[in-house]
Amino acid sequence: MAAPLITFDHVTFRYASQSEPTLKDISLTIQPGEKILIVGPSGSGKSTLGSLINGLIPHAFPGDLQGAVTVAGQDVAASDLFQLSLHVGTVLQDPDSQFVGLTVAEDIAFSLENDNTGLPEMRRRVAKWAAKLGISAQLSQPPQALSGGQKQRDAMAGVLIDEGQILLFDEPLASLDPATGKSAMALINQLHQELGATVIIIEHRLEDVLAQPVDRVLVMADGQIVGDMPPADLLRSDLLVKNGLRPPLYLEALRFADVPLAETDHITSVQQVTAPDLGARLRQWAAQEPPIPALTEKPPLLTIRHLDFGYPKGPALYHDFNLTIGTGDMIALVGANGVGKTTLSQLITGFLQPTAGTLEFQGINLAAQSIKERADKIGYIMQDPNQMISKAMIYDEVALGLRLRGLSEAAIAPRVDQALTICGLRPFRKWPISALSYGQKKRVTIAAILVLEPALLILDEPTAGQDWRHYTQMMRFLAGLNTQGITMLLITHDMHLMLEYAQRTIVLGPAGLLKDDTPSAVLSDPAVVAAASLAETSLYTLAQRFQLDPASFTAKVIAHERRRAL
Ligand SMILES: Nc1ncnc2c1ncn2[C@@H]1O[C@H](COP(=O)(O)OP(=O)(O)OP(=O)(O)O)[C@@H](O)[C@H]1O
Ligand SMILES: Nc1ncnc2c1ncn2[C@@H]1O[C@H](COP(=O)(O)OP(=O)(O)OP(=O)(O)O)[C@@H](O)[C@H]1O
Repeated sequence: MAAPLITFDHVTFRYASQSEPTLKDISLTIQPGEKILIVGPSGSGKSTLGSLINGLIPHAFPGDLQGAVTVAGQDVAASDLFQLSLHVGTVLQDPDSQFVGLTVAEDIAFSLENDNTGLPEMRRRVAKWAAKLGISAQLSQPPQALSGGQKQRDAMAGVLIDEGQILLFDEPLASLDPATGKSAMALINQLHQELGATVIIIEHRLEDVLAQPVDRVLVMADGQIVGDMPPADLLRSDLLVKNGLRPPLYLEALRFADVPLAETDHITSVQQVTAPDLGARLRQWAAQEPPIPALTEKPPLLTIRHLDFGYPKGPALYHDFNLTIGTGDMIALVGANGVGKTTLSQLITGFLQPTAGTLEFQGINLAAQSIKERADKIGYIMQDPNQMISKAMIYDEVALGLRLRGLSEAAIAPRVDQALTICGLRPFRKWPISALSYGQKKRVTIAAILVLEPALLILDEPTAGQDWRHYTQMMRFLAGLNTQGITMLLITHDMHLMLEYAQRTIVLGPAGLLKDDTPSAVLSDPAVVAAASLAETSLYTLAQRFQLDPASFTAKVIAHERRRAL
């Protein structure tokens, strides 16, 4: 056997600012050319493990490191970051922290400049990787003017251009639209095969990663590796559920239909999975499930009429756009990266002004209202938590809005406490925000808006980067607020979230509204799925394989899952 490429020998690591170690006695060997997926609940130490491979620990994040980590035969603690970066290319989950160039092209080329690559070669490679990632049109823009998904693609191109030996991806899918997420996974797989690169992917969206072959999955919990096995073994085990991780949806459907997973073959692939009488058992199950109620129209809360908007130097994003959001709606707003979802929410909150058209909220024309007046009724939670946080301590961040509104500390305390509890942050209430994981920070920003009790909540990717347990807690909480009358507009790339929690889906396309219907109807319309860069779910694929109606089968599985979870 070849010499291992990465080794962890009884590694324990404690961040300097923490009293307890984040990683505990990790021993691990990764061979050259392996493709590994790391899953685990939020805060279990996945990114910390990644930081030990690319040398950010101990070089950028100091702490107490015991045991030894080696990469390509070098001791990580004794090497410098530059040396390590030649071996390990890293795409972080927070692309904003990775931008160095003034334009997207410079940004992608950055590592080549360090290597003294000639200009024509540099241009050729930048063009190649920008095209592969679908950001050729953005090459001369500043990275800050990109949409969330475009930023992620920029960061990915900047790392892939090196064609390095080890590629480490920390939640690469978090802000990519479903179709791009699929092609990014296919691209990573291609790199793995063509370059013989060793690939390590940290990702909550297990099902999306497993759509391509993976050699091993590491399951982390509480700073330890609690599972290390091929994907098929993991899917047959109870390790996922035991650690609060979501099994693939098609396997949930099999479970509901009483198909024992031990009897399946090809369990990792929805296209190939088989079991005795699989089709008959699925059809029988679907037949006895209650039918799905149709969409009901609600009295208008927000009416958008004849909206026009485009950024100063860019093309028109909205032209004669019309939309009504009903009181009590729970809407998923979906569409390709860069189509204008975030822009629409900024037009609603008043951060941007339309060039023409009107927005009417509860019968009042919003044009006359300041951002602050709008903020009392319309809460907006951004995609990137780091852009929203302004305080050092969690409690202060969540209390901020109430303090600005002049409430007494005595009135503030119980409301902050409740918001923190709901968001699963109560144990951390005395912590500095800097010591939280990305997923935990995201929850802080949600808590900070929830304390204000708005009538309309716009959430840009509310669950990105969160594990299933926190995702479920958050979404149930949001669904609970919705049943109490708060209207929700969820901007999302997560087809499962949309199916499970939205009653209505608004699909944006380059020419405006593409479709406005129930989530399962949207996902059963192949033309819309293709035009909006959405993706079929595995339930759709399973239904088609066994001649079941995809829309109703999907809706039934999701409804069943929700009933079971309550
Ligand atoms: N820079 C840091 N300084 C201090 N503590 C940190 C730092 N980064 C992470 N931690 C601590 O380590 C724990 C694990 O964080 P890590 O980012 O490794 O988790 P994760 O499994 O990647 O989580 P997520 O899925 O939410 O991104 C966090 O709960 C936090 O307490
Ligand atoms: N400040 C800006 N200046 C110029 N162009 C911008 C600016 N902000 C966004 N854009 C462009 O407007 C388009 C729409 O961006 P927006 O962020 O609304 O897309 P999105 O649908 O939310 O995308 P994603 O799913 O990737 O988050 C993109 O092409 C983006 O590059």
